[in-house]
Amino acid sequence: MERTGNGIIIDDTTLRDGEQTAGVVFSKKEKIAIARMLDGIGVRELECGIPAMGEEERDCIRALAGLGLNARLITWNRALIPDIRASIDCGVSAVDISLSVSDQMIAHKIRRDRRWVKEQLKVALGFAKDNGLYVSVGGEDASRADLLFLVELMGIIRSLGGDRFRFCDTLGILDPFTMYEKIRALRTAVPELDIEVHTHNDLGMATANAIAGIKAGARFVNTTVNGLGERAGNAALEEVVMGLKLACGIDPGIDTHRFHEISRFVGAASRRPVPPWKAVVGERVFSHESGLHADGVIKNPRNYEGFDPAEVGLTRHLVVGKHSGSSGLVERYRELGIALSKKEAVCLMEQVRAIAQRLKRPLSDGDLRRIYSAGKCSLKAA
Ligand SMILES: CC(=O)SCCNC(=O)CCNC(=O)[C@H](O)C(C)(C)COP(=O)(O)OP(=O)(O)OC[C@H]1O[C@@H](n2cnc3c(N)ncnc32)[C@H](O)[C@@H]1OP(=O)(O)O
Ligand SMILES: O=C(O)CCC(=O)C(=O)O
Repeated sequence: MERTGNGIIIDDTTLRDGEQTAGVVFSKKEKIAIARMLDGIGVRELECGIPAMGEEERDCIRALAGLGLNARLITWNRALIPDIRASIDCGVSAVDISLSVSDQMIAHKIRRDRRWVKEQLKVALGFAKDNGLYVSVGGEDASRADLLFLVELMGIIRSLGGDRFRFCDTLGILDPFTMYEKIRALRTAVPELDIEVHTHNDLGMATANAIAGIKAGARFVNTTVNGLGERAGNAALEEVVMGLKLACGIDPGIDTHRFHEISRFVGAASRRPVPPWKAVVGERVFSHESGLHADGVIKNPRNYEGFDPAEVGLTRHLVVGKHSGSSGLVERYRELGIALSKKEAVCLMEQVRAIAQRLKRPLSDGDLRRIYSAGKCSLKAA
């Protein structure tokens, strides 16, 4: 697979972990549309489903495989030969083979031991490689696992021709500093094997942890649109991409202009509407009400916007409300075709605040026209 400028590859798992959000179901048509959109903006890999789930899921994955996307499709599998056979039957060329790797899950979830994990890894990975598949080995609960055991597993993966190791912070319990240290240690111990990071948002650190993993040397990173996913979700595609670009100066080669459109589509398809304040794609993250902020943005948007809203398909809104100042008010009236003087604006401010306070909302265009026409401000005619 061709590498982007910085060699970072986004593997988006909206169609797999995203759909695992409790209660979420995508139709086949929606999955196809989401896959096309993600492919269209340059996402290089899509984790697209779980063939072991049954014929309907397989039918959907076959349909995705038939689209001829540029993105590589990868499926999720337990470390079981029938799961991998089901993936082969769907026509994909890449699989994630998952094994629980923490002692907690080995003992209390799959109820085996480390020896079984190593043996099952050899069986499943051997089968997948014999069938010519590209393989990421998913270390479920890797963040709680013994690092030396992970190094041992990575050695086995490498020796059997596995293509990468997925380090999963399955419970979302890491902080970015620990994430960095763990990935760095694994990179140093097994530099020949690529690492993929899969982070959950239980403590609100999924995006930070994904970026920490990349900075520590992971080349693949999992995301989901809007941060959908198990429990509190996964690292959000839009946050990881913009974070990499703006905070780290790493361009993962994604066209961000359709982020808002894709976010809305996935919000509707998942029936999980996006909160207006959602980082990067929320409808209102470029709305300015506070007097000093509005004044700053009017003078130069760079004063209060880290990036141009158009970069993610959004637009800027000036809002007149309880915290407004006169500059914002003058500008809003200008947008309504009314030339308000600074003095008039200062005079109207008391009414603006009173209305916002009473109605617990910003003033609508109608409210603004009404108070202007009412002419209650003695300076209006001045
Ligand atoms: C962290 C993650 O998100 S991993 C992805 C998880 N995704 C999903 O579970 C969604 C789709 N899942 C499914 O449709 C079903 O759970 C299936 C088809 C995978 C399995 O269904 P079932 O056979 O009915 O089993 P069930 O759902 O109860 O799963 C539990 C079994 O899987 C085993 N198992 C769990 N993980 C693994 C693994 N990585 N490798 C091998 N076996 C595993 C458990 O040990 C347990 O087996 P046991 O009954 O012998 O103890
Ligand atoms: O690939 C795996 O092992 C599981 C990935 C996952 O969804 C998780 O650990 O949260």
